[in-house]
Amino acid sequence: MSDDRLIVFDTTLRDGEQSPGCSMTLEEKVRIAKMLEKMRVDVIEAGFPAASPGDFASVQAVAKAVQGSTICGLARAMERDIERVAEAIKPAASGRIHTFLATSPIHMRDKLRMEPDQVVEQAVKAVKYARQFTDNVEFSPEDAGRSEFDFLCRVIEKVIDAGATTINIPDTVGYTIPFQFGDLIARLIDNIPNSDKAVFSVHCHNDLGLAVSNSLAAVLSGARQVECTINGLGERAGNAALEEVVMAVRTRNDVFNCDTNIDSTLIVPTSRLVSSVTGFMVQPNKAIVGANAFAHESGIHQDGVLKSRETYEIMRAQDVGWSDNKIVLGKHSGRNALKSRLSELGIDVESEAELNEIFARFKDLADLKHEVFDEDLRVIANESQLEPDQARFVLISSHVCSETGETPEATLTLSVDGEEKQGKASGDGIVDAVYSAIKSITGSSATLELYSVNAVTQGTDSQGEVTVRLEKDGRLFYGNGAHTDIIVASAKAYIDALNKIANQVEREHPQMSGV
Ligand SMILES: CC(=O)SCCNC(=O)CCNC(=O)[C@H](O)C(C)(C)COP(=O)(O)OP(=O)(O)OC[C@H]1O[C@@H](n2cnc3c(N)ncnc32)[C@H](O)[C@@H]1OP(=O)(O)O
Ligand SMILES: CC(C)C(=O)C(=O)O
Ligand SMILES: [Mg+2]
Repeated sequence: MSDDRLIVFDTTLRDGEQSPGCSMTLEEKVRIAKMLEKMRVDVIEAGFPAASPGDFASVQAVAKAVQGSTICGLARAMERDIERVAEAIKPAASGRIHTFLATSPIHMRDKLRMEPDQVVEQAVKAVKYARQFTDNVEFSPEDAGRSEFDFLCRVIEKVIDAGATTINIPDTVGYTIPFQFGDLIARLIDNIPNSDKAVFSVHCHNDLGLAVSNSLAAVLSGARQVECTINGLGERAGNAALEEVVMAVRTRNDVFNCDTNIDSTLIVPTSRLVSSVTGFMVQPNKAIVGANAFAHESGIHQDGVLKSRETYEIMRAQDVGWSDNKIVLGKHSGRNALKSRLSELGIDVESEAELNEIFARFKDLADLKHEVFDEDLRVIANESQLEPDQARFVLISSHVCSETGETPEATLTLSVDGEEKQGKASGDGIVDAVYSAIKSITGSSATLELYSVNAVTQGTDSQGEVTVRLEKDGRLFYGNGAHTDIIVASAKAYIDALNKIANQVEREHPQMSGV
């Protein structure tokens, strides 16, 4: 393996599965493993075969199903566990036995209850035993991050002599700090006389949120395998996230001088698959795979990205498997982003004044809801084509009252030909009361033939779009209104239809004014 190749060892199916509540079935493990293979992960740690007959069967099934990656199983430093791994990985085109034994004072004394010399002896014995089954053996001195340096060097030198081909340095409890961990890896490689006979690997946990930083510091110090998981799953706070390590090394190739063989365009689909199988959803602001990782909401950023993507993006969304980056229209957005989206929607904005008018409506709506969707924009753009200054009736305010067992009441204030008028009415329901109040103010004799309401977008803050059909002297008039408050949307729709009646009446019978 050349020095500029970084081996990706994915342990989603082993350490990832150790996340409480994250157990996977055999079929699920095979599905994920096939995806990892497609993504060109070098080594897939498929499980801990000695843990249960089910986990044994899963590792074996992965070994049968996946021939393009090396399949690995984890074993304690004992013959029985090692035999189980050897048996489970037999069908693999390329298999690896990963055995481990803790080397930190606290783990040796309080957990293993072994003397350091016994630990060295058992580690060597385990590696030698594993080598009887395969020439691909990895050894991990568990809790290396809290182990004494000289003892760590001693164990590692011995297990390399015993035949370990990969030495994995785990920061099992996520205790180390990047500069320390990087320094540890550099010193191990420099001080262990036979270090050139093995690939140095790292396995970092995220207890202090440093798993990826520690892994990258180790890569800078010469580690050439990184153990990681999709979405950073793993014991407690998780492991280093594969997607972050891979993209950091690729994006900052100027710093790392090495790269992985990963097809990064499969990162997002793989992340989605792992989320759906485990039920562990990815937070929106998660690097690379979070829903907002390539989304821009603020006007200044949107303007920059629309002019030149690189102003605010250091990676291309497509390179990690998103279909594109995302301009999210919300209350921080500006005119340039709005205009660009309207044009994508085929909505022509003919003048600066029209854009300003749509923009003002857009900001009003954005203050009421988190995100303004394309459907919202269509409504806003349509509304702004009505010329409100020509409308006879304009809604100024509404007050409604609805209580269980009481008759609903509505009080509305409208501008009628520029003059403020108020009306109060009760009804069978709130909308009925609102419509009666409008009729009392406008004196309309039109009859309501149709009332329909649609949620324009998802969520409880979505706009309600109301359509009404009024009949007046045998003719039909439609009215639309949209608002996050469904009562306001209903009133606006009714008033819109009345304005259309008024326009019609004025055109055909200028001397009349009734609606
Ligand atoms: C840092 C890590 O991620 S380590 C991997 C963690 N993964 C797992 O634990 C996999 C799931 N585990 C299991 O199913 C079970 O723990 C088994 C089947 C492995 C073992 O179960 P049991 O035999 O009942 O042992 P139990 O889990 O209670 O205790 C662990 C024993 O292994 C010993 N042990 C721990 N690590 C090692 C090691 N690397 N090599 C040898 N022995 C070890 C412990 O000292 C303890 O020994 P003791 O029973 O003599 O006190
Ligand atoms: C088994 C080892 C590599 C491990 O998961 C850890 O130490 O965190
Ligand atoms: Mg671990």
